[in-house]
Order: sequence, then structure tokens, then C-alpha cells
Amino acid sequence: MRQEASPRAVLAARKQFFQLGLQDRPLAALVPEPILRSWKRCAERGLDSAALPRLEPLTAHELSAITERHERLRRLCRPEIESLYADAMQTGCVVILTDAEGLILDALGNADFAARAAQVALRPGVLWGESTTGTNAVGTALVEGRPIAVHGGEHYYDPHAILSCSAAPILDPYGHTVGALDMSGPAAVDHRHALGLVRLAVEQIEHRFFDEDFSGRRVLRLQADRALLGTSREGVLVFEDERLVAANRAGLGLVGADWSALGEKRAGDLLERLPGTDGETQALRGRGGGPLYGRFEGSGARLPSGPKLRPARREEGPLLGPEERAALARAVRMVAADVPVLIRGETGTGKELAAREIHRLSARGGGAFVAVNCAAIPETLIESELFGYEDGAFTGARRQGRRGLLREADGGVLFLDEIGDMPLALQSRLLRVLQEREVAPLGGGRPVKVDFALLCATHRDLRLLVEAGSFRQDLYFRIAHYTVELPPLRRLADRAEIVRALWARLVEDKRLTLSDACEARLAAYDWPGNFRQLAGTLRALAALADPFRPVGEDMLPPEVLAVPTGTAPVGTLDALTVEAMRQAVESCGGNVSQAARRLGINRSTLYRRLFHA
Ligand SMILES: Nc1ncnc2c1ncn2[C@@H]1O[C@H](COP(=O)(O)OP(=O)(O)OP(=O)(O)O)[C@@H](O)[C@H]1O
Repeated sequence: MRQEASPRAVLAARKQFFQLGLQDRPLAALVPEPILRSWKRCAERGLDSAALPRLEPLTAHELSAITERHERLRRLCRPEIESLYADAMQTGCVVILTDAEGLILDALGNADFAARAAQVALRPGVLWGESTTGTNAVGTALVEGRPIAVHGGEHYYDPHAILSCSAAPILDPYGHTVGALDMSGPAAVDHRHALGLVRLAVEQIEHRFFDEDFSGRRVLRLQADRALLGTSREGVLVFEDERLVAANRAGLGLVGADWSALGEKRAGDLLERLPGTDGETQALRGRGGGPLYGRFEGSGARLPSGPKLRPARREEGPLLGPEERAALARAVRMVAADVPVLIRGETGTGKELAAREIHRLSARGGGAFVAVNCAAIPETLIESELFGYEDGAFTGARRQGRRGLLREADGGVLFLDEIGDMPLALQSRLLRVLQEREVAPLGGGRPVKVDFALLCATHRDLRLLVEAGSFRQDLYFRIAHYTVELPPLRRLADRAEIVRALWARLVEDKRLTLSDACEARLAAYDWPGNFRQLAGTLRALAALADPFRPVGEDMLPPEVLAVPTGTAPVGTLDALTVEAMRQAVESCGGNVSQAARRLGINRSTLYRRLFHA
């Protein structure tokens, strides 16, 4: 069990280890064993703790190819990353997903800390394996094969002492390490729950691996506590012809086995008795262990090519009020008439979800839905991503060229998220494609006809960007014929209803409930991160909930508790100011100068406040 070392003890340990070259036992009293083991491994590799680690980020191309390869892992981890993101936003942390080598695939969370973390190369495309980056939570958790927290000076390299990180390896159902999940923040902030949150999130991710098709196999779900069957805390064992072929850690732990049992042990070696009928929960007994409860799911063994053992959950559409539903229905008609649709709303208001819903309901629902986040793709990459390229069009291009996302969307819907962040030069190219309905790949290939419906989204006011000269007016007129406004949560009157509906949607185990007081608190908070933040908080509450007791107020994060219930929620003064500015611009038909005059402030102040909102 890891014990927290005080910064003073770590400093003393560093001095002994790095300056005096002492590596023996007394050090173990100053820093946790796994840290010491890691320091020794790094020293043996000849890493110099006082030097700057040589961390070479991947090129944008390489990173794009690698994230593409890990698409499934990223998709499976998304709900937990979003839950942790809600926490990270509040605690000034970032949530990081890496591959099995420790290469950072995604990093999201608090923008201030993300910028500081980037200074020590804690960002996508950089390898945080222990052998290159020294002792660090991701790398060391991957080497040690278990969750670990690395605080401040426990990092091997001096510059990393600004970080406090907690990571856990992610194992697939066959016991292979497929990645790591990490939460990192400033060393000065005590984020003592981080390791627990990360561990819990990984448990849920690993459980989700079993949602996939194990057809032809028998999936046994078991638990010592019957109430936990059906939750992500249950153990899972998968048998093929009575032989254990896949499992999660909880499942192995319950029958006293480890990963070496895969392919070796038979059901009878692990359990004295197995449940008979599919789907029926029965009392079992593990060999040498206490009583267990379990049930087989699906009928794979009897129907070799049978249905999925657990139906894949359909991606659910957005929860919408009557106004937004009507706006979406109109948007569907716009798509049918080939009119582009712009979706506007703050972060987390469900712009992408709304776009997917429009696609699903439209006649193009059977075609592709190709989503491009113009803010997330590096400027150097976005052109080739969108337009594709011919063989060897530039160094690093794939030999066989690439079709490009505009062509991938042919017959379906192209969703350009954060369109306001698209570089000007690309705006011109996009405009040409929209006018001519054909795409010419980079490297001089012949233009190809394309047919897609265009949905765009932004959290910015594009008219202001047009006035400021960073968005083309002609493109604006082309894409903003019809705009769907998604309101922030704090503006919705029926928030208690939304909390209830989202809880019902997110929490599978119907025994888990929110107390009335807790629900009232959740409804009173103004949710600056909107649906994303609320959904993240609800998921976290569900993970900690007990089936026999409604979730109480005591489990809520402090900022939610800080808002008194029974009063109308108020936004911060800053948010209200910006909101008033937006409304003024709107009522002046987008004329910023006029709006500034009406507000009695100067034009540049209005620009600055709205751009940085
Ligand atoms: N109306 C809604 N009903 C249910 N869930 C929602 C709704 N809106 C958003 N969510 C959830 O919130 C999260 C964020 O949604 P989404 O990515 O669509 O937001 P966004 O506005 O595109 O965010 P951003 O601007 O940051 O990209 C998702 O997990 C989504 O499922």
C-alpha cells in the first residue's frame, strides 16, 4: 500500500539518491517502494535526473495515425474521461489517456494547467514511458502493472517536480495492457482523491470491454455482494468450451486466480458449481472461497453464432426542450433542402450530439457522419485531413495517398466543429468546395465530385469574427443560413427534470437513486460546463453510489454545495456581463459599433470581452 511521503522526506531522499549515490534500505523509509524501484531502474538506464528529458513529440501526421489506430480504446474510455474531466476542470488538472507504451493520445481538462503541463511536454504526441521520461505516474504504472501516484519530487527528472500525477494501467479482457489513464495537476495542490477516481474509472472502462461481442462464448458475471451484480464492480469470466478465455481483474480475484489462468483453467477448477440457466442469478461457491452469486449471460454456448451477449447500447440522442426539438426538426428539413446548418452554443451544450441527431433523423441517416474538430487538428494537418492528398504529395504523406474527410462524407453529413477556428486560407478552399461541389486533393489530383450535407458548430459569435476579419463573410453567409441555438443549462427552467432524465439515462442500475435534497442541489447549480459537466458529475455519483441508500448531498462536489437551494441560480457577474454584451450585439443585428454605443463602452472592449468569453 502506498504511503504518502512528505515533500521534506522526498527532498532528503533525492539528496541521498541523486547526490550521494545511496540506494539502500534507509531510503525506503523516505519514499514509497515503487518510487524507489523506479528511480533505480532509471539510474541503471543512465538517465540524468538533473538534465532536461529529451522528449521528442510526434509529428502531427504520426500522432493522427496513432490516434486513429487507437480509436476503439479512445471511444471506450470516453465516458470515464468525460467524468474525470468534470472533476479536472474544478481541481485544475488534466485527464490523460495513453497507449500501452505511455504515448499520450488525449489530454483534456483545465486550460491553465494544460498550458503549464505542455511546458514539460505533458501533451499529446509525447511519450511518457518510464525508460524515456523517468519515474512518472503513467510510465511507472505501466512498468509496475498497477495504479500509482507520483507527487512532485518523486518524479525522476527535476523539471517534472511541478507535477502531481495519478495513473492506472488499462487491461483488456485477455490481460494485455492496452493503455493508461492518468490525472495530473500542479504539485502544490493536494488532490488526494485523484488515484481513487482514476482507479474507479479504469475499473469501469475494463468492464465496458465486455460489452463487445463474445459470441460463441459463455460470459459469467459474478459477485460476492449480490447487489453489485450488473454494475461495473462485478467480476466477469468468459468461457469457451468450459475453458477460461477472458476475464476482468475482479472476476479473477473472486475465484482466487490470476491472468495465468486464461487458457489453462476450466470452469470446474475455479467454481464448485456453475449457474445453470442463462440469465438466472444463482448462489455459487468458488473453490476454497466464500459464497458468490452469478449468472450466465447470453446463450453463446448453445447458439454458436448467436446474438450479442449484451446488446450494444445505442448512442442516445440529446435531451431537448420543446423549442430545441422544433429547431432540430427544422434543421432536418434544411438538410433535406441542402441548406447548411450552424449549431451555436457554449461548450458542453450538446452541439455534436445535436448534429448527430440531425444526421440520424435526416434522409442521409444511412450515410456517413464525418466529424472534424477544426480546433483540435493542428493547422498544418487540417488541410490534408479535409481535402486528402495524392501519392507522395509531401514528406510524411502515406504512399497510397488519402481520400480526405470531405470525400469520406460523400453521401452523408460533414460536421465541422469549432468552425470559427478554421484558418483563413482553408476557409477559402472550403468555400470553393461548397460552391463547386467538388474536391481537388493536395498534390494536383483531378477534382472529384462530392455530395454531402454540411453541419457546422461553434461556441463563438461568427459575426464578430467576421467583423474582426478572421472569418470570411461570404463563408459565414453560406454556412449560417439556418442557426440552431443551444441554450446553456443555467438558462433552462426545468433543470430538476433534466437532472432526473439524465440520471435515468446514464445510470443502468435502477436501484441507484438521488435523494431529493441532492437533486435540488444539482438543479440549483449553474453548470458552466453544461451537459458535459453535469453528465460527468452524475456518472461519478453513480460510481460511488450504494444500491440501498439514495445519494445524499454529502457526496456532491463543494462548488455544487456552495449554491444555496431554493433561490434562483445566478451566473457569475462575469458571465452575466458577457451575456448582456451578446444580447446587445444580437439586438443590433450584429453591428458591434452600435451595440458598444448602446452599452456605453468602447468597441475594442466589447470585442475583447466577447472573444475571450
Ligand atoms: N442535450 C443533451 N442531452 C443529453 N446529453 C447531452 C446533451 N448535450 C450534451 N450531452 C452530453 O454532454 C457531453 C458533451 O456533448 P457534446 O460533445 O455534444 O457538446 P458540445 O457542445 O459539442 O461540446 P464542445 O463545444 O465542448 O465540443 C456528451 O457526453 C453528451 O452526451
